[in-house]
Amino acid sequence: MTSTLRKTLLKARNDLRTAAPLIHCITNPIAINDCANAVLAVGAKPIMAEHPDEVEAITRLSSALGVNIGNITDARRISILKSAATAKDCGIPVSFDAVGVTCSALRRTLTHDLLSTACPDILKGNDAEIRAIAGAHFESRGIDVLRADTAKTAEIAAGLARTLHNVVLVTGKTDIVTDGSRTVFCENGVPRLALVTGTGCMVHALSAAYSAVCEPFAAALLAVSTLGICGELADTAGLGTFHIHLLDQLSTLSDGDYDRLLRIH
Ligand SMILES: Nc1ncnc2c1ncn2[C@@H]1O[C@H](COP(=O)(O)OP(=O)(O)OP(=O)(O)O)[C@@H](O)[C@H]1O
Ligand SMILES: Cc1ncsc1CCO
Repeated sequence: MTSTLRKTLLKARNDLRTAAPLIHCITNPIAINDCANAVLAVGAKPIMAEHPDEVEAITRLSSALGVNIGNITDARRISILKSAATAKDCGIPVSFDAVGVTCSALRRTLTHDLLSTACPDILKGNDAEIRAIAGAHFESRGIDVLRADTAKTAEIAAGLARTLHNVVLVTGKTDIVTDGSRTVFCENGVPRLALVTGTGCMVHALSAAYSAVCEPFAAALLAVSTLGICGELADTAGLGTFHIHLLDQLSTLSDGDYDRLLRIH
């Protein structure tokens, strides 16, 4: 399976650079600049728009939509639902990052409304966020995971993907991508990726970008493996330079290095 998958991933990397599709992102202000730069670095064109009066028009112009609930405002809550509904109507792929869904009723309600009215093609979260959405036991502190159990979470994520008929992406030390019948684990990444805020949001923005040129399963896997590999290559002492090097690596990663460093099973 993995050799066919590798070819699909390499083709999608090239297709994104060739097509340079417009990607509409509604995300949080903590990560918005990093998400836009990550999308640009891999060859797509980001548009970060969140006013409720314009988001439907922006989504219609775009080839994919990414929505993130990391920092909800009244405007963003309305816009996320409006844009996702528009994207579904127009056949535009939707990715959703359930940041902090463990933390409040507001986030749970928005997630529930989104999943029931305009279910995303890719649902992304960390171990605790995906467990919370599935109604399973989780251990978290704020937006962070306290304890992850990859094998058990993979089963929970696969069940969720079957229920939602979509792809579920779980980030962490070992990342999980599942559509309910296929589950792939990605071992790329370094622990310090969790020490720079917004790296999960960047993975999500990349999954939205790649979903413009390939199936959601490949898009999610490509996104998370790319950021993980770039984290491995961004070999610096401090977190500030690591952050900058991460973007450097995203913009310079070759197909050869991607293929050589990809660790999936
Ligand atoms: N311990 C680890 N070892 C290797 N890679 C890791 C580790 N923790 C996180 N990563 C990688 O860091 C990236 C972000 O994943 P993480 O689970 O931290 O996202 P997140 O919790 O949504 O982050 P944020 O909320 O800051 O955006 C992924 O590419 C993941 O593979
Ligand atoms: C720190 C933080 N708080 C809400 S969203 C966010 C960015 C990482 O998700």
